[in-house]
Amino acid sequence: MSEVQVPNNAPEHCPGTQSDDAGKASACAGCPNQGICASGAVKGPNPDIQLVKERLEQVQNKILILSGKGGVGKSTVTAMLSRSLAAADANRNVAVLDIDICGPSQPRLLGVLNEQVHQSGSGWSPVYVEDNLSVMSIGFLLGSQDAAVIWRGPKKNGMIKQFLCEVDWGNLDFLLMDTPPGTSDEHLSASTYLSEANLSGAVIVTTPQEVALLDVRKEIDFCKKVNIKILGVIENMSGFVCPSCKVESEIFKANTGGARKMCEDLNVPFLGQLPLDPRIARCCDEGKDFITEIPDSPAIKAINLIIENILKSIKV
Ligand SMILES: Nc1ncnc2c1ncn2[C@@H]1O[C@H](COP(=O)(O)OP(=O)(O)OP(=O)(O)O)[C@@H](O)[C@H]1O
Repeated sequence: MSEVQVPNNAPEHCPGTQSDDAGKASACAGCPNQGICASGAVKGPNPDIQLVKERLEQVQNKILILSGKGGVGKSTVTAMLSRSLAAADANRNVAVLDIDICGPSQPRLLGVLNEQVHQSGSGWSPVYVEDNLSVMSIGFLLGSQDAAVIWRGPKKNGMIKQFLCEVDWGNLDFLLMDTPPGTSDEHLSASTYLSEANLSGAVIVTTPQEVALLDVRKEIDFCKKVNIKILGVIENMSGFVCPSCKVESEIFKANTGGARKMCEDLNVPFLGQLPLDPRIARCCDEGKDFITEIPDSPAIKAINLIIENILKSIKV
C-alpha cells in the first residue's frame, strides 16, 4: 500500500515525507520542512502507523463505512448500524468515529448535537449516546454548528491521526468510521493510518440506481488498491412501502439489477437492502433512536439482517 505521510504544515501537493521526491518536488518550494525532508532524516517507517495500531489494540472490530456517491445514506446507515449493534447487547461496546471532516453529521444523527468532548489524562473522551454507544466528531470541536471547515489534505490528515491516536475509546467491540463520499484525502489518511491496525474491512453504501452503482465500482477498486477487505455492499432506499396504503413502490429504480447484481458481477458480498422510510429521515433530523421511535418500520428487521451478514463477512 502506498503510504502518504505529510506534516500538518505541508503545502497542498506535498509528495509525503517518505517519498523519493521529499524536499525536492516543485511543491516543496517554500515549505518550512523542505530542508529536513531533502536531507532524508525523516525517512523510515511511519511511527504514526505504529501508534494507531497500539491505541486501537483494545478495539475488536474496526469498520470503515464508505460510499461512492454523496447523499446515498452512508451517515444514516452508520448511525443505524451503531444503534442496532449497541441495542442488541448491553455488554457490547460500540463507537462511531466521524471522519467526514468537512461535513460531520453524526452528532445530529445520534442526538448529541450540543455536547462537548472533554480532555482527560488519557486523551479526548468521546461523547456518550448510551452507556455502550459513544461518538467522536469534529462537529464537537467547532465553535458553531454553521462553521465551515475549509481544510486542505494535510490538515485533515492531522485531524484524523489525532482522532485515531488521542481518543480514549476504552475497550470496544465495534468502531464504525463514517467517511465522506468518494475516495479523497480522508480515505487515504484513514487507510494509511489503519494499515497495521487490523482493520476488519469496509462496508459500502449505495442506492439501487446505476448512477450510484457506477461510483460504488470505483470505491471497490479503491479498496482493492489499498488492500482494504470489502465486507460487503448495502443497498439503501431500496423500495418504499406507503405507510397509509401499504403499496410498495421503487423510488430509485434498479434498472441494471441494483447492488445485488453488481455484487455478483464483482464477486463481493451483498449485505442486504434497507427500505426508504420517511420516518427514518425524521428520526435522524431529530436525533432520535429509530429503534424505539418506529419499532414497526421494516428497516429494523432489515438492519439486523445486514448486521448478521457483516458479522459473517468479518469472520471469513
Ligand atoms: N432509508 C432511508 N429512508 C429515508 N430517508 C433516508 C434513508 N437513508 C437516508 N435517508 C435520508 O437521506 C438523506 C441523506 O442521507 P445521509 O446524510 O445519511 O447521506 P450520506 O451518504 O451520508 O451523505 P453525504 O454525502 O453528506 O455523506 C438524509 O436526509 C437522510 O435522512
